[in-house]
Amino acid sequence: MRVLGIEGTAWAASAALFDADDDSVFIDSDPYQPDSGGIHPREAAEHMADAVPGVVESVLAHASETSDSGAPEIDAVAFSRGPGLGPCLRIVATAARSLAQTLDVPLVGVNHMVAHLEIGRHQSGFDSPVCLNASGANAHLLGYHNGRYRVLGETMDTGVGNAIDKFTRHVGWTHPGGPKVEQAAKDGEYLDLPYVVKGMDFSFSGIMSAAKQAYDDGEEVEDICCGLQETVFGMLTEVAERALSLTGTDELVLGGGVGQNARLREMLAEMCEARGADFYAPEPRFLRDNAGMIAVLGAKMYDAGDTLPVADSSVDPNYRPDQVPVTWRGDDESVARAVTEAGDIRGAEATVSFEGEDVVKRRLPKSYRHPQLDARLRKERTTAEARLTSEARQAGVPTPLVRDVDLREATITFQHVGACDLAEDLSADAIREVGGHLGRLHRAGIVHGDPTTRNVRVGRSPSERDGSESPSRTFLIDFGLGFHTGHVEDHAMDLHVFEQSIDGTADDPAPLREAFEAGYEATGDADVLSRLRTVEGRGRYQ
Ligand SMILES: C[C@@H](O)[C@H](NC(=O)OP(=O)(O)OC[C@H]1O[C@@H](n2cnc3c(N)ncnc32)[C@H](O)[C@@H]1O)C(=O)O
Ligand SMILES: Nc1ncnc2c1ncn2[C@@H]1O[C@H](COP(=O)(O)OP(=O)(O)OP(=O)(O)O)[C@@H](O)[C@H]1O
Ligand SMILES: [Fe+2]
Repeated sequence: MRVLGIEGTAWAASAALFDADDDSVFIDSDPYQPDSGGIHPREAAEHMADAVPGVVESVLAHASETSDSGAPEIDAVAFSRGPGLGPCLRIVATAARSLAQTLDVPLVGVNHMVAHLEIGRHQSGFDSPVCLNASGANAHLLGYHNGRYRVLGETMDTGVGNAIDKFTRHVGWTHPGGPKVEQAAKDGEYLDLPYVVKGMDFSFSGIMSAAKQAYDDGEEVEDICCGLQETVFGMLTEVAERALSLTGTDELVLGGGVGQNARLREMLAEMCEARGADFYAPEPRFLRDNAGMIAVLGAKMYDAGDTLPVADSSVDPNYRPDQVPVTWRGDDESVARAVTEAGDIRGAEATVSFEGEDVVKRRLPKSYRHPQLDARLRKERTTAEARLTSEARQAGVPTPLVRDVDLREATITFQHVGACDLAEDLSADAIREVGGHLGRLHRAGIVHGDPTTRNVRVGRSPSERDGSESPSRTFLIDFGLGFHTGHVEDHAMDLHVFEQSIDGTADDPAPLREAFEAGYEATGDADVLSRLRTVEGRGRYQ
C-alpha cells in the first residue's frame, strides 16, 4: 500500500510517499523562510500556493519511478487538516482534494499533532508510550486510552518553539530561533530563570519575560540561552517523567521540531535511563514538520477505513489531538499500566521507602538537570512540602503527619497513610471527598500544585482503626509544588490538574469529574469552578 502525504500547516511545504510494503518514506520539502520577524500567515500561505505543486510533482515522479507499471500507483492522499494557520491549511486541502480526484483515490484527513507522535510510535515499535510533542506552536504530553489520545499535560500559554523564537526575535536573530539558541548555549554559563510546572502542565510566558529582561539588563546572551534551555527542557523532561510515573508506562517517544535539539534529547534519554524506561526520538527529518509523518499516519487511517468524503474535508485551525477518534488502534490498548506497590517506590520526583509506620521520601539529585537548578528545586520543594503538609492538616485536610525534615539531604519522614493510591481505586465517593479537601485547602489560601490520582492515598486512617476519631478515607500527599495564594486562577489550575489526571486514567471520566466538582462545591468557592471552565476552554496555542 502506498500513500501520498501533503503537509503545509505553517512553514514546511512538503509532500511524501510512504510505501507500507517496504516501510520506506520519500520526502520532498520546501521551507518558507521569513525575511524578518516570525512566520507571517499571508506570506506563508503564498509560499504554500507557490511551493506545494512542486513538491507534489517531485513525489509523483518518484512514485512513478519506483512502481512496476511506471504509473504512480498511489492508494490514498493524506493531508494535514489542522491544527495550523488557516490560510495555509486551506491551500493544502485544496491541493489534496484535487490530487485525490485526479488519481481517483480516497482522501484522508490527518491531525498534524497526532502525526508528530505516531511517527515515533511507528518507528520505535513501542506498544503504548507516553508521547511528548515539543513543536513550534504546541507542547503537550499525550497517552492513548479508550479510543482517544488523552492530553496528560500541556502548555498553558505558548508552544515551546514559539516561546524560544519570541526571545530570539527580541535579541534580533532571524527565524527560526531554536537552532541559534542551541548553538549559543554551548558557549554559555547557566543563568537562573523562573521554573513553572503545575502537575503535568507548564507555562513559558514568565520565563520568556525574564529572559528578555535579562538581555535588556546586559546579561550575556549565551548565558541566557544556556539558562533558557536548561529551564525549558528541564521542565519538559520533568513533566514527561511525571507522565511516566502517573501512567506506570515505561516507554516515551518524542515528536516535534524542538525535538531536533540535542540537549532536550539528551535530558529525556538520561531521565528514561535512570528510571529504566525506553526512549525513542525519530531522526530530525521526521521531527520537524514534514509530510512523511502525514503519509505514515494516513496509511494507518486508510487501512482502518478512516477516509473523508470531499464534502466533509474542511480544515480546522484549532484541531486538538484529543478530538480525533483513533480508528487505527485497538480499544484494549492503553497507556495506563497497573502499578504494583512492593518495596521502595520511585515517584517522578523522589524515592519513597517504607520504614515501619513511617514513609521516608528522598528527593535524590536528577542527573539530567543542571546541578544548580537541581539543588534549587530539591531544596525549595522539600521546604514547601514539609510546611504545607502540616498547614493543610491544620486547615482540616487529611494529610500525613510530618515526623522529620532534613533540608540538606532533601528528605522528609512522614506517617504512613492509606492503603493504596487513588489511581488504583478510583471511585466517585473517594473523588468527591478529594473535591472537598481541595475546597478546604483553597479556602485556607493554599494550592496543592500537583493534585493527581497518585497524590491521593485511599484507605482507613489510623484513628479509624482504633476507633478514636471520625474516619477519613482519603489523604492528600506530595505538596512539593504547593504554594500560598488567594488567586482564583491558581485555584482553578489545581482543579484542572486533578481533572486531567482523571482523564488520563479513567475509562469513563465524566461521572468522576462531576463527583469531584460536587465535592468542591460543598466546601470551596463557586468562582473557582466557573474559572475552571475558562481555563479548559482557553485557546492555548499562540
Ligand atoms: C501546527 C504546526 O504548524 C506546528 N509546526 C511547527 O511548529 O513546526 P515544527 O517543525 O514542529 O517546529 C518548529 C520549531 O522548532 C524549533 N526548532 C528547530 N530546531 C531547533 C533546535 N535545534 N532547538 C530548539 N528548537 C528548534 C524552531 O525554532 C521552531 O520554533 C506545530 O507542530 O506546532
Ligand atoms: N505518607 C505516605 N503514606 C503512604 N504512602 C505514601 C506516603 N507518601 C508517599 N507514599 C507513596 O509513595 C508514592 C510516591 O510519593 P510522592 O507522590 O510523594 O512522590 P513523588 O516522587 O513526588 O511522586 P510524583 O511526583 O510521581 O507524584 C505515592 O504515590 C504513594 O504511593
Ligand atoms: Fe509541527
